[in-house]
Amino acid sequence: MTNANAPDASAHRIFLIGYMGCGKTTWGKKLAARLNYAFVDLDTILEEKEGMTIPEYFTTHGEAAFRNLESAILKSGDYPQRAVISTGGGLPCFFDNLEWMNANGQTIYMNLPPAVLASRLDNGKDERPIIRGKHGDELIAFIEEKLAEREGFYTQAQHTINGINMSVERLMDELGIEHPEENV
Ligand SMILES: Nc1ncnc2c1ncn2[C@@H]1O[C@H](COP(=O)(O)OP(=O)(O)O)[C@@H](O)[C@H]1O
Ligand SMILES: O=C(O)C1=C[C@@H](OP(=O)(O)O)[C@@H](O)[C@H](O)C1
Ligand SMILES: [Mg+2]
Repeated sequence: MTNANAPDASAHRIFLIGYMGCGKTTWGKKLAARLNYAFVDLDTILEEKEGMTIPEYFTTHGEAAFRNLESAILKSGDYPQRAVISTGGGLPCFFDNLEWMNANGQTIYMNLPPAVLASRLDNGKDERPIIRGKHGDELIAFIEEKLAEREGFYTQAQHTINGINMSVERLMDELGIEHPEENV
């Protein structure tokens, strides 16, 4: 689904947004490879810049400092123009980050139901401090609550795509990028 102010496909930076677990990092890599674009994960830039994992950063500096830093990294623009950029799930919901992304590239929201997100996040790994210690129905309920808070931001993206049955071709179709192999 594309909203009215979507720029044309020539806008090079493609920002993937959506709740943690929706597939931004996974599909950002695949889309970048298909387009021969750079792949940028803003969380990875932050971890490399700070020399620690995101959970460690939350513990040592707190969430407020994390939100300031992730916004500064976004707006630094210190990454290639021709890039697929996977954002952290909270990025669009703080400051004017979403407006900045809409003004500096194409944005696409990957929409998935809470139960599917929970099934992908409830993996025993401690990767996301916000959901630390939450499992099963408690995790689903937490995601439902957070998604209700955040949906208003995510849906300001220029495009929204259903994250079920995801494929690079579907992402390209939504972004208005032709994939000529089908014309043969
Ligand atoms: N379409 C999909 N089907 C099944 N599992 C997926 C799909 N996309 C991503 N995943 C899995 O879900 C988890 C979260 O994916 P990830 O790309 O890290 O999401 P995000 O960056 O949005 O948090 C990973 O374990 C990944 O392998
Ligand atoms: O939703 C959030 O607030 C967060 C999502 C994470 O990124 P992913 O969406 O890639 O998991 C990461 O930025 C941090 O744990 C905060
Ligand atoms: Mg990610």
